[in-house]
Amino acid sequence: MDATPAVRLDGVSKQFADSYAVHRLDLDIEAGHFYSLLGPSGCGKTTTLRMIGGFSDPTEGSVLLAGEDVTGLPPNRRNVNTVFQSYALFDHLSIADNVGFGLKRRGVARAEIRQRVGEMLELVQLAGFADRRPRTLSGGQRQRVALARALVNRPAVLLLDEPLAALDLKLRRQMQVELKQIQREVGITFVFVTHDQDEALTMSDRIAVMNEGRIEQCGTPEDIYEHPATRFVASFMGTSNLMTGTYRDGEVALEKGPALPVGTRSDIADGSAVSVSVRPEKIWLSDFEPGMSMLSGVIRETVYSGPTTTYLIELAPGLTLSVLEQNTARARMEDRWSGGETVEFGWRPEHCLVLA
Ligand SMILES: Nc1ncnc2c1ncn2[C@@H]1O[C@H](COP(=O)(O)OP(=O)(O)OP(=O)(O)O)[C@@H](O)[C@H]1O
Repeated sequence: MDATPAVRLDGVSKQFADSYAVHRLDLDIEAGHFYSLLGPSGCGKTTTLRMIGGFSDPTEGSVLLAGEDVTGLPPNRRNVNTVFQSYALFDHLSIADNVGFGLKRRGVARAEIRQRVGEMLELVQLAGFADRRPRTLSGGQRQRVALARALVNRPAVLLLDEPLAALDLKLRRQMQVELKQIQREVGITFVFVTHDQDEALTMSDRIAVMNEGRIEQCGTPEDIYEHPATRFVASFMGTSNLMTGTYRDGEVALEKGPALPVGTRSDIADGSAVSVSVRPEKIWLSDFEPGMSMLSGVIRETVYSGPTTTYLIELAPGLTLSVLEQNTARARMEDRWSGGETVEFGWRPEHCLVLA
């Protein structure tokens, strides 16, 4: 396999006046990957994408595409295409002409344009829409036209800036799956900007979680979710029951509650202030196993949401944990707690993460 990354950012910064939108970013994106830049509003995702695309120049560092330094080159001299959130289709042109627009401008022969546009419309499942106008299409269909228009140029890298943000939730979920399938089919490297952690987890081969212009953690969706490296990543990726305390001899004495066994950690000095996190779905309410960390608390809230029920359990005054249970056992449905009961719960020690 080709080891040269499709995209490399080498110490890239972008400074506006006296603040950094992006700060000394080092990043390698492997060819053929679906790579997501994930983070809250203002963390520098779009700025990073714009620097890869050539719409903005870094104030420091370099951008490499397939090993070639392209820092300072304009967008049209880079083998990348961008799909923006606003699809920016031409309403006076047919769908086929919208998709073929770039090829026509580059002087590609008519027969070839027709063939490549046809293939692309097939790929995005819009084969019957070639002669329609953009305004007669739904949001999801227009999104696919924008995708076809970008892919028809066969870029090495496709940049996507929150392309699904304008769609309603159901269509968005459907397009997430479709977009991932299309990416696999064409094998082009996708760099995808989103602030939606579920979206990033669902679609990506790799995720970079950004915060205040820096990367907090890069990894597979599973790495990021199961082994968050920082408190920020743990709290940004779903519900994480963050607690704070002091580490000593394989235990964390919680500020507001009991001591939790976390295993001996050679990398953390005794007496260090740490955060611990246990995901809601990793907490058991029945069928306990030997070796589990067992605690008890009071049910304060029961939230039924179809397939699952979330219990808010008060472990100590001011310390409430969220516990997610599948609604499988009929017995449990019948005697689901309603509030006020004292219950036992537990987790496997390895699911209690310590974040220094
Ligand atoms: N042209 C500009 N001039 C000054 N500051 C800017 C400019 N563009 C972006 N910024 C600032 O840089 C920071 C990062 O912006 P960026 O658009 O990259 O964030 P983002 O993560 O994409 O956010 P969002 O999800 O809201 O689009 C923000 O604080 C923003 O205000």
